[in-house]
Amino acid sequence: MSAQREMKEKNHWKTPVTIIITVIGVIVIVALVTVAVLQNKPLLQKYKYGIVLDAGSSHTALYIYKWPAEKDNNTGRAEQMHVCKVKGQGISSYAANPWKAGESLRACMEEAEQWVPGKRHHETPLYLGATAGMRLLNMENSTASDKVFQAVKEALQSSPFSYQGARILSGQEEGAFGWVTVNYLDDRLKQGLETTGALDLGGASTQISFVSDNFDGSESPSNSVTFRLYGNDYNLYTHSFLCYGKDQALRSVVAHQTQSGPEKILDPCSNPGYNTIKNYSVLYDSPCVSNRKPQKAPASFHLTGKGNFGECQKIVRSIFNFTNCKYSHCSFNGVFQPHLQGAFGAFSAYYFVMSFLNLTDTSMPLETVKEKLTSYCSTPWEQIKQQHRAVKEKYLAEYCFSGTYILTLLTEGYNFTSESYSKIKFIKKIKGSDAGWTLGYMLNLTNMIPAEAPDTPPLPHAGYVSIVTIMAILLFILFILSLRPLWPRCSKLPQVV
Ligand SMILES: O=c1[nH]cnc2c1ncn2[C@@H]1O[C@H](COP(=O)(O)OP(=O)(O)O)[C@@H](O)[C@H]1O
Ligand SMILES: [Ca+2]
Repeated sequence: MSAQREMKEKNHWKTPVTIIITVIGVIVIVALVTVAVLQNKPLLQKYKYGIVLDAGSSHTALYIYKWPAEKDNNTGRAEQMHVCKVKGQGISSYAANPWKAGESLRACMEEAEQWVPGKRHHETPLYLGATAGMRLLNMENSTASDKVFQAVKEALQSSPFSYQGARILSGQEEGAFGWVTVNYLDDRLKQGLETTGALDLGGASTQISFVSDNFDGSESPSNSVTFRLYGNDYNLYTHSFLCYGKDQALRSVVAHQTQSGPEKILDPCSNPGYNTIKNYSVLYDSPCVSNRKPQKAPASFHLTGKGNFGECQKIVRSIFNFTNCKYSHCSFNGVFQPHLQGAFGAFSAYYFVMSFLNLTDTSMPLETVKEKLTSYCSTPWEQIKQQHRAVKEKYLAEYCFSGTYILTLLTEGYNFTSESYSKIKFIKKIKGSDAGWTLGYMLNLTNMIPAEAPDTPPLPHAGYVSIVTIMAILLFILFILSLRPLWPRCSKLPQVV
């Protein structure tokens, strides 16, 4: 009996109507899911590119950025694809032979042509921004600075990229775009998180930028930059100190020791046993010190290292002016600064110097930092050279000064305390991109950070596909259930006895 019933049931399921319904149902589900998957599949990733040349006082670097072409306005993040270091010194060093400034860029421009796909060359924006080295040259000799720019423009215009201009950035721009870069790479802007301050130490200028609750710009409008990014308003405090980059600060420190035009100095900021001859006219050839050039001086002087951190710090202190503040708070030289707030990222020379000196760990008490600097400064020059054969002598000879300068600038210039110092992170890169003003500058000029938060789809792609699939299956089941009248009647089945 039971075998007979099974046979009957099977036969009912094999009725043409049921078979057709099942086949159509399966086709509908497959079609629906296929359309959902194909229509909303993230398109094959295509990239756009942008190039920024950072013409710094000591050297020029060319940065290539790339970002997903379809989503530049909202979800995709621009990232550094390549950096090319231009051989030789910064463009301001070519004041006497401007055309060489243009020539110096050619090798990196050719390298960039290899990195950016050929069919994207013509649509890839190319910018050059010059910082404090050119600011100083422009102050000192604006004709020479114009000629350098002319040479640089010609070199850039002859490349296949879309040249968008070469100019000197203001100190505010340099500080503010460094802050944008750091917070953009950390995803703090899009998510509306508390921002990180930016500390940039260059060769000729240094920048400090941060958001502080008790700064609305009214006390010192020239230090205020406002942004509306992803629907959030930011009132940024920023200041750039010209002549307080580490190379110009070193000039000031040596100038301080040569006021009377001596033939010899015993420099506490150089290691014991270090010896060099310096030319007076070269040392004083900068608007940062030129007004202090001694009247009567020989052509050159002997500099011998003494290696004493404490004495070095005394001289470093003397290049800051801590009197005459007309605001509620100042950093130095009568410059307004609100109370420090939040975490800071310190990059460029801050990073190079502190990582060389093994001082990037800011949980180290300031007393320990001083002890380590004392020990480094007093190490004989010969020993330093032997221990670091691969490091350029020019840098090596300056690390005692640079470390002392950084500690003094941070703690006495900007008023970082033991507590706030521990909130500084010395960084070179964030998620593979160098920290610096270039990325922020490009994001701004290409309008890549929208003022308002972009609308994002409520569901990610995978969630969307799963829901469509589940809905399709449910619909099919409902449909089958709605055809119940066509089903074989259970009551009509013969009773099992
Ligand atoms: O490896 C390094 N060790 C120490 N200092 C470095 C190293 N690489 C670069 N620097 C320094 O970083 C600074 C970069 O300054 P930059 O050329 O950007 O000047 P700017 O920002 O004032 O125009 C210079 O003082 C340069 O000497
Ligand atoms: Ca710089």
